[in-house]
Amino acid sequence: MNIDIGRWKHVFKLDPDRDISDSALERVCMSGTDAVMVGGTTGVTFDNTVDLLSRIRRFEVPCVLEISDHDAIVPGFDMYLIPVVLNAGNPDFVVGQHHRAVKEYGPMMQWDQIAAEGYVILNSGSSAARVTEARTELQADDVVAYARIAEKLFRFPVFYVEYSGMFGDMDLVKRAAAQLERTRLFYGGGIDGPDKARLASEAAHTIIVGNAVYENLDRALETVRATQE
Ligand SMILES: CC(C)=CCC/C(C)=C/CC/C(C)=C/CC/C(C)=C/CC/C(C)=C/CC/C(C)=C/CC/C(C)=C/COP(=O)(O)OP(=O)(O)O
Ligand SMILES: O=P(O)(O)OC[C@@H](O)CO
Ligand SMILES: [Mg+2]
Repeated sequence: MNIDIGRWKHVFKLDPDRDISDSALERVCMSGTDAVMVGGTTGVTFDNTVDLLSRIRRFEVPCVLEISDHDAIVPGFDMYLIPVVLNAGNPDFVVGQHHRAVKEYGPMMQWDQIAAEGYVILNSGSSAARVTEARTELQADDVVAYARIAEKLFRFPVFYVEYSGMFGDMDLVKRAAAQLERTRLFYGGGIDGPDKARLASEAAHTIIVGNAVYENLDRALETVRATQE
């Protein structure tokens, strides 16, 4: 399947470590979202990732893996997104884990199916911040500088402003997006219904909805239409 992340406005992120019923999964996959991203910070394994992929494959929606664990790199996704945590305190999450993975998988990697995401993690209470030891005390101009690094220095296709678990500062997101010419700004965190989806869509190129799927599916599904208005 040909994946064009440049056209994505809305993405659902599903966590292999969380339960979702067949009927809920069907509603997510048939919602009109641009893609389903599989990923999570903790408890992601090869087995639970294969299991979720095979269930999503009953539908036509594009399905991409956001790799967060070396042992959970599963073949068969349409594309692979690789987080590079620009504000990680632990350099393992900037390039260390990536080095190990490319050393192992390098000969069989299809690079046109792989895209790097320059991440900035801003919710200090999130698992992602804890695991990566992220430096979350950032001002808007720090994030703007990271956006420039992501696009101009590293030429990453995606700059991901991650507030996982809380709704972030949309002025900061707008300022970061305004720096970008080709790189897409993904925003994720605390989008629990259509109002926040609209606000986030005005600031970011692409919005990611995660926890709401598990907390209030009806409202989560309403975020799809909100981005298309
Ligand atoms: C044969 C075959 C399958 C070939 C494939 C080849 C291929 C694609 C190889 C990959 C090569 C490569 C470079 C891999 C990278 C390896 C790796 C493990 C990198 C580290 C990734 C990383 C920085 C992880 C840190 C955590 C993080 C940023 C995760 C991103 C997702 C995220 C923030 C989810 C939010 O999680 P959630 O659970 O919602 O969090 P909360 O609990 O806080 O809500
Ligand atoms: O779970 P939420 O808070 O919606 O965040 C979405 C996503 O950015 C998590 O990586
Ligand atoms: Mg989550």
